Amino acid sequence: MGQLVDGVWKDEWYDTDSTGGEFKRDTSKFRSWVTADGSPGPTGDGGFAAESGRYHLYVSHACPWAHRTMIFRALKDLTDHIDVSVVHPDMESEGWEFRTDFDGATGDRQFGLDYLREVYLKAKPDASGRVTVPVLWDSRTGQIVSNESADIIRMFNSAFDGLTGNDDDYYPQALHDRIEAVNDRVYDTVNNGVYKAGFATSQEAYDKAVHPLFDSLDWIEGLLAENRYLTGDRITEADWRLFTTVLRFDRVYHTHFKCNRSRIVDFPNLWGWARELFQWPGVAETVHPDHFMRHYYHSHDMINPNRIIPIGPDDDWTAPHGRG
Ligand SMILES: N[C@@H](CCC(=O)N[C@@H](CS)C(=O)NCC(=O)O)C(=O)O
Repeated sequence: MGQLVDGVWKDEWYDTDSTGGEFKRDTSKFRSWVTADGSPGPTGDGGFAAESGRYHLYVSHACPWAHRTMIFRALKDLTDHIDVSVVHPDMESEGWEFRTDFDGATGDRQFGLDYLREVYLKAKPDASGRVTVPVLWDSRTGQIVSNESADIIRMFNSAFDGLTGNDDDYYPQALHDRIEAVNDRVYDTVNNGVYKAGFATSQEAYDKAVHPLFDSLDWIEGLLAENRYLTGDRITEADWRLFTTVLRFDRVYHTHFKCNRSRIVDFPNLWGWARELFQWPGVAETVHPDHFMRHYYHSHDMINPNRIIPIGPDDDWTAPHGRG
């Protein structure tokens, strides 16, 4: 675990000393957008037109943020248009690596590099900050378009529709306000909330994260008692953004990050909703528990010094979801 400082790799754990034990997530540094015609998106530079074979996605199958982009790639029929490299699940002193001695770790299929940080340095030799997945790389200009999953799934939602003919819309205009409101709460207290609880190095910081996390899961359970999906009767990006955290919850966050007031299987509506999303066409193929079990329990030796990977639980994600 480390980060780049002016282009130089520094092996260091997250700094929680200066924040009273709280984990503060770094902001993503590359924020341009692929658009249908190459016009600029909401942030960053223009010039990134949607074209088949031009963009390459770097992911970890362990990472919930990268997983969102793999789900949108599948939902939007982009698998033939955007190629993928998958890092090794172990993230140690060198950061994400392209070793291939783990089933499903592909190596760097573009350049044959050893470390993900080298991709960042190719784009920006003096880059500073954390070297995170996902990364959307433009092979035409040799730049990173974006390393922000929330933006990448919105690009995938619409920019390539002319190429694929798939105009399924997970961010419909009429629901923008509702989706943003759900996303804001879910991001802060659930997606990032599990990390804030797990990486806390003081009791106060843990308490400050873990209670809002379970308050939000109770709130979501109520929403899903009334509605099939988070924002009503159609599935949207708000559901997919929550799903990748829920998928990892009972096997990882409950134990490893001490988020153990309840499990997902204790919430009947949330657990049914989660199974429905898992069973959505194309989604199960993006789910790799071997990568996420290995990644968290092995890489975070501050939390789990003996790197023992626990046995379960082995819940049945293929059971009928009953959400019809
Ligand atoms: N805001 C980013 C966060 C991505 C992120 O934090 N990814 C984690 C893996 S789950 C990572 O690569 N961490 C490496 C590090 O922090 O050094 C996004 O949503 O794309």
